[in-house]
Amino acid sequence: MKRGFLTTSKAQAKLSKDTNLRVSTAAKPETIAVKKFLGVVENATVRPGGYETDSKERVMKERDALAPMGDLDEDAFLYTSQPSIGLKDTLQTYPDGWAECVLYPDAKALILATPGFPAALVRPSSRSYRVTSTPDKGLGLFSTRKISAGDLILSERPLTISPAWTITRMRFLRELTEQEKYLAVVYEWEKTLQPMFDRLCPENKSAFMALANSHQHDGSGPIVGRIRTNSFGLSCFQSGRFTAEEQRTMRKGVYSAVYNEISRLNHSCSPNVYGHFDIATFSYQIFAVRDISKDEELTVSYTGLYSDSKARQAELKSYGFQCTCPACRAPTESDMRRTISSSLATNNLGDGLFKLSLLEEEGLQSIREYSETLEFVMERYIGVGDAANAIIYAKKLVKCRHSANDAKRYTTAIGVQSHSLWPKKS
Ligand SMILES: C[S@@+](CC[C@H](N)C(=O)[O-])C[C@H]1O[C@@H](n2cnc3c(N)ncnc32)[C@H](O)[C@@H]1O
Repeated sequence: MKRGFLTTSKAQAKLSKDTNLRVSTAAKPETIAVKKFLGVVENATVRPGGYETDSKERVMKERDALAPMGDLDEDAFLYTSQPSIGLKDTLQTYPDGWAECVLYPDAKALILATPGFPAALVRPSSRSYRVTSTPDKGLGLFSTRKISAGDLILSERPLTISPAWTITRMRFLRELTEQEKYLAVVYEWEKTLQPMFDRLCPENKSAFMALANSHQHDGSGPIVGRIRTNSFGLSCFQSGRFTAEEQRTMRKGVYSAVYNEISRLNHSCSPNVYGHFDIATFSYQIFAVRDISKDEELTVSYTGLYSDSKARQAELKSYGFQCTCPACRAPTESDMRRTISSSLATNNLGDGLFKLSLLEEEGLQSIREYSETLEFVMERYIGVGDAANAIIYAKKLVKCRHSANDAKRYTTAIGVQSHSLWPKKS
């Protein structure tokens, strides 16, 4: 769309909400690493002292929502609706929904450049879950019928997407303690996210505020508290702006997405579903990682799964619960299996089969090592000319989280024999 188009009165009537982008720019940031604070804070709504922010906000007028972001300061952040909607759109006229986002220009440019974006939501052929109360975990998602490994269970656009790292630039006026810095950061974080919340439509505002909040007494405001409790990390908007080290230590380039239904998924250390964000449909898609029976709870993991039970419980502290899943109830045996499978070098078929048995016993089909090991085992069977067993593992691989689409080729005898490792006839 040409820039000039937007200045006509007819075009103004068609402008999307993005034409009133709020852009905040400031002098170079001081990067602040803040440790998680889990104590109790009184009066969290009062602005803490000892710092000032450099932010000066301005409203960008007549910006085409679909225009390239290249001319914007890379440190400006944008309040934007994605996919872009018309001023008169509602959830009734646009039932796939949209996310209210705080994005940096590189992430928005990457989204707009994704082939197919914004494609319609891909929905499963029938609904297979319900959101219902549990005796001890609040709400949760439960299957309403048998679900097979690899099945799509639900796909949903986020309510909100915002940076998972501190974006407010601050200058400290005196030496602050870690806790004082933390309080300053969460206070400013809430202020930055308020305009994003204000842009939500009434239904999504209510849905957002109805979500659980395990950060009510640690200084987090109501928006930040809900994001910290309910968000799923998105690493797929990486444009190369941040280094791997910055991503890992400061979570730079990582975003947090909050959902109406997906955020009701409770935690297990042996999760039976996994999520994948598809930029083209702008939705999180939830798949089964193993067969799930009727009335089973659908769970994801909020922690790293190769760490031991004690470390996982420490990670879960900020969510305000102690995990009582089977792995945490019998930590000695479970920790041992996880340690062995994470450190086991797979040099031969026997190692691969042993690793798979450990991962399956621990219910770790959602992790990358599981599909990597399936592929390893499939290839070893192909290498010794055992088509029947190779096909068994290729079929498991196809249903798997990280499987390359390639695996489908090896689910038939002809496919297996076309593999480069298949023994050549002499
Ligand atoms: C993302 S929400 C999950 C949905 C939540 N149960 C609800 O009612 O909206 C995270 C919160 O759910 C609860 N939760 C999640 N997994 C749990 C578990 N395994 N055991 C106990 N509580 C859990 C904790 O209160 C946690 O802070």
